[in-house]
Amino acid sequence: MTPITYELIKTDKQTGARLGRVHTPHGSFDTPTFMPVGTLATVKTMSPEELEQIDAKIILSNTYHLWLRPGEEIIREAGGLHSFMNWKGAILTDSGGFQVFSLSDMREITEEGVYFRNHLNGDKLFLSPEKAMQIQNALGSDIMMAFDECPPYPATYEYMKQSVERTSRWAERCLKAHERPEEQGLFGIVQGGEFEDLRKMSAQDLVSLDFPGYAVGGLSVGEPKEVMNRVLEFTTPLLPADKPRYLMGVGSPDSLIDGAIRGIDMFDCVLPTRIARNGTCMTSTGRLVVRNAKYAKDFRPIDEHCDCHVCKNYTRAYIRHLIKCNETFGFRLTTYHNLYFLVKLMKQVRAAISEDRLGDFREEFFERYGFNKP
Ligand SMILES: CNc1nc2c(CCc3ccc(C(F)(F)F)cc3)c3[nH]c(N)nc(=O)c3cc2[nH]1
Ligand SMILES: [Zn+2]
Repeated sequence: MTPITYELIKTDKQTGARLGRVHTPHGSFDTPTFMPVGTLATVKTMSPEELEQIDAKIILSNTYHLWLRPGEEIIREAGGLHSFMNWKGAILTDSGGFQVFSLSDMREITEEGVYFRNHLNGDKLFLSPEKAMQIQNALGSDIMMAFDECPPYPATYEYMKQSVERTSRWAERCLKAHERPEEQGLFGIVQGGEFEDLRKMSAQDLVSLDFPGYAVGGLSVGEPKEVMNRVLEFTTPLLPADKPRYLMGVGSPDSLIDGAIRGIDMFDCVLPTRIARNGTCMTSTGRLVVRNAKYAKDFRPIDEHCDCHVCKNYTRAYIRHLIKCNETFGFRLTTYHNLYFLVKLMKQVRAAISEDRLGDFREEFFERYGFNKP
């Protein structure tokens, strides 16, 4: 029935990492993978052709943002998000709940849904499981996310318990409102904060609803990395081994590796595109802030170990000059390189899993990149 299927190819003998493949109506992708963020129907400064060049197979977009601008009816009339933005690969859309909490100041949560103000013009708005499904249906994404509440960190046990129970009821309402289950997959989102019994309750509720895939939500909201890792250690085993697992909002290179080790298959991160726009690049020996004066006459590539188009044709001095002059081409160069860096990192992670050495790879990468020891 669902168009989203997962193939578990093998598990790393050194860690809990999995090598897999996800099949969607717009192509398949190997996992673990990271998904570039394309909030407003574009991965900022990148063309679809460039995303194909760097081997990106799936991108993210957002119910909340596209509902506000340009409105889901325009995208529906365009034939869906794929034709609107001329992207031939897969698209995953978030359900908007998280964005309401992180963007809108005035909001009220009820059993029905969430009342809030449009962060652009202050209008009163209402988003519910049914509305979120209607918007994602218009967008035509390959993978939709259930409408959930991502509680703030920290939250009391009582608040978290109420929230998890409501998120489970909302997940059921999403399934009922799902108009084209044979064309679009719908993932449930596990909540429960740092409380093991609530994570178990949330996972059991959602697994009993038999979604084609699951996300671990409620993380990367300010909790220490150790808390995230502990939550993953007792949450991913509760999820079916034959379905994809998406850790929402993660993240930095070290978190991608640590999430993969704990059984996560899919990640989203705003990092590569966001830091690129302030002239920060990811390199194999850590971050490089190319706008620093010390690179004014540095005619080496961003990363001497990188074989991307940018590192083969442009220098730090030139990119620094463009960024200092706020030239768009400068942001395109740093973004292209950062995305290429993360796509390559995930290829290295998959290669390490296939050779049962992801634990060793983590050591080498952390040492070279400069992450502190666990
Ligand atoms: C940054 N930390 C974080 N991000 C989180 C997100 C957003 C993920 C997302 C989706 C789409 C985009 C888009 F820009 F590409 F559109 C950007 C980011 C969550 N989303 C939901 N639904 N539940 C969660 O519990 C949750 C927890 C999250 N922690
Ligand atoms: Zn490069």
